[in-house]
Amino acid sequence: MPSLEEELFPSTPGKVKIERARQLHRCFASTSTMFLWALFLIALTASYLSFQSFVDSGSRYFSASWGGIHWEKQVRNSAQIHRSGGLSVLVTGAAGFVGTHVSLALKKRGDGVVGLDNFNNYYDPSLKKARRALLKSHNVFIVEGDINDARLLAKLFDVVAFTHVMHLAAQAGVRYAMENPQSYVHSNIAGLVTLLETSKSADPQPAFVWASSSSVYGLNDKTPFSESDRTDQPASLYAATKKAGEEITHTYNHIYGLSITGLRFFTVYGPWGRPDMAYFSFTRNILQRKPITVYRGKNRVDLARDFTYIDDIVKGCVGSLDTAGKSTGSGGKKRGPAPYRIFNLGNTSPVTVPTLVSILEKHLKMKAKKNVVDMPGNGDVPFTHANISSARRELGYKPTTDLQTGLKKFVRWYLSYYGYNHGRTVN
Ligand SMILES: O=C(O)[C@H]1O[C@H](OP(=O)(O)OP(=O)(O)OC[C@H]2O[C@@H](n3ccc(=O)[nH]c3=O)[C@H](O)[C@@H]2O)[C@H](O)[C@@H](O)[C@@H]1O
Repeated sequence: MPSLEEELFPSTPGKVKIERARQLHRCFASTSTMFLWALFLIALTASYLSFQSFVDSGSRYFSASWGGIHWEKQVRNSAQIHRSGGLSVLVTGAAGFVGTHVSLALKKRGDGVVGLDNFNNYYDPSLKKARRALLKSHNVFIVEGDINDARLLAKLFDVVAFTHVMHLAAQAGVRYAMENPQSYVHSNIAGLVTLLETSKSADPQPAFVWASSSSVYGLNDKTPFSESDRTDQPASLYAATKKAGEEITHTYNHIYGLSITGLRFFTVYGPWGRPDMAYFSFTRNILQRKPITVYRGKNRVDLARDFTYIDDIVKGCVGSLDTAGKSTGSGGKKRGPAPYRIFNLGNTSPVTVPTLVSILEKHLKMKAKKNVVDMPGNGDVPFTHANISSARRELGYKPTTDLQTGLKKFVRWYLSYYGYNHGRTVN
């Protein structure tokens, strides 16, 4: 064995050469080993990350465990009809704002209702879980799953011969579409198609009623908005996906004989509402003494919405289910023409956003800290206003709650739900 001295200072030039070569070789060998290790680590990290994202997307979309005897029993019980001539309805988005209210209304009158919801975290899932608990106390079971899960949908139709689908699951929100465009494609396009595929293959085919949006009117400036007005100028990707939904459902009506009713909701508000919407977030911020941002249109014109109270919307949804003609197809084949309908469900009296704020201030007995800013180019439209004569004629739809009354009910619910009424009482 060479001594340490020999290793550091070899005694002959030949030895120097060999030793250099050895050192070079060692150095090269250790570099390539390091390189291989680095490669190995990179590959390991990459596969871990892609596995994580697979797990994440899987859990986001298909997290739920479903199936089994107990599960089927819960589905069947929930679907039981308790009145003669009652409906059996699959309500998608049942833990959502409109879905919860519609499910309750149907159940209360004796229809069979099975809910479906993926409990995603677009907004606080604990609110969705509280809605689920409310439905559970009325014997409505919500299946946890995604409308993109074709196997789950097929299983549900296997277990229950649904007469109707009330499709309310969606990626909602106009401005969020700039942050997460893919979620709109995933829910409002891909999910819709999956659900339509299942519905068209079901035997019997259900009648299909679903939530479109007032946002499909986009840049249309003819008021009030009628169903026959232009809807080819969407101002947001959200609106574009809802408009696409109207076209997609049309093809399923045309090719497979599915009975279709699309409902254009106009800024729905009320108890158990959506925290991402202005009336809700304004209430939260006013109570917490935080500023609110009020958008203003071109030339300092106030923005306005045809705010529609949830109970009125529920009546429109139930009326749509009751009047939906039958689907005509079977075995995936059309056997005759089926109805294709589209209705505005609005309130017919637009209110400006500053007026909305002052009503909230009155009910909360607190002043808002307002930041008024020009409307950013984020998909918003300056105003909405529904012509509801079609819905009135064909569904018996007649909104009865004005914004004052509706917001009072909302504020009362908000304070009781969140439990911090700051010592204030509501009129
Ligand atoms: O009816 C519809 O079609 C749509 O109604 C709402 O969309 P939007 O009318 O924009 O409702 P909000 O987000 O509550 O906004 C209401 C008004 O408040 C304004 N706003 C919103 C947020 C904010 O911080 N400040 C503010 O001034 C908006 O510009 C808008 O004029 C829903 O969020 C959509 O899911 C639904 O499809």
